[in-house]
Amino acid sequence: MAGTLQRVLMRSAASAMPRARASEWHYGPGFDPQKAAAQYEALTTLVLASGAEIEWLTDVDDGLADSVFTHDPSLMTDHGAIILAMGKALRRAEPGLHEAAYRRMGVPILGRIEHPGQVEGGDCVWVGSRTLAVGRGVRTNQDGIQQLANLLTPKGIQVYGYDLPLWHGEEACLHLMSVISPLADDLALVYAPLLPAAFYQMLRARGIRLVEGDAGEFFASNGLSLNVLPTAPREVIAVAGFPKTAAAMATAGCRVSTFEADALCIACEGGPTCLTRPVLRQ
Ligand SMILES: NC(=O)NCCC[C@H](N)C(=O)O
Repeated sequence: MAGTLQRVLMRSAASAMPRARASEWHYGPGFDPQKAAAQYEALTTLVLASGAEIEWLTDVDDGLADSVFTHDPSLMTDHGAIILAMGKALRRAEPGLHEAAYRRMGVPILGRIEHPGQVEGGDCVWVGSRTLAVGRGVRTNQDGIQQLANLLTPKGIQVYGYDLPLWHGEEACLHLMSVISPLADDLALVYAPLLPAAFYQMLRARGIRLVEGDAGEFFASNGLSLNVLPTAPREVIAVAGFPKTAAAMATAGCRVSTFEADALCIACEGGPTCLTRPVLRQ
């Protein structure tokens, strides 16, 4: 999840968010569609500067504000894409947008998660190429995890489910990726107190070094201080304003680029990882 980013699926905030009402989408008072669109442009500039090629989801005015968070409606594997099924009702149309994009791009579809299964991409963390850790919480259920296992076990991939806490409740967004961001094959940024204990132990047993995100910044940012996108091993994009977390990553050898994202990320519960669906990494 931290190899050099080559191709990534994104959806512009300017097309997805202009009519969104914060109360409907569970966005905070800091949400401002114009400001979010400008902040999204800054993220786009950083992604392009990394050398990655952006594939854009459709730009029609469909009112699907959360579709900017392209990490969640599909999962990429070495065997093709898996079209997921959203736990948040307002997001149920999004996997169809991803499937259409993959067909256009010529990316094979390995399978689909079907009702009553639910899986969101933010709950899926690859630990090496043969292990997928999946958070079981308000967005991803056991039926969905079983369907993922049915698709991936025949490919020699083990799927492990881990319970997540309820934390801020059923309406809020807490994914497994809310408490871990891979920074390199052997390095990850974590907020350990909210990591499932067995997952923490698996990471340690596999020799993955854990950088602790600052607790005060984690709470002040609604968890977004920890949501960091690697564009290559130890090259990361993070939300601006969290110097202790950035310093901890720098001490671990990371080069950190930041962009202002109060209206786009902190208000809308999704950071640079959530705003990108990597299609190809090397
Ligand atoms: N992977 C992620 O953590 N995605 C964040 C999604 C935020 C969006 N507002 C949601 O509630 O689904």
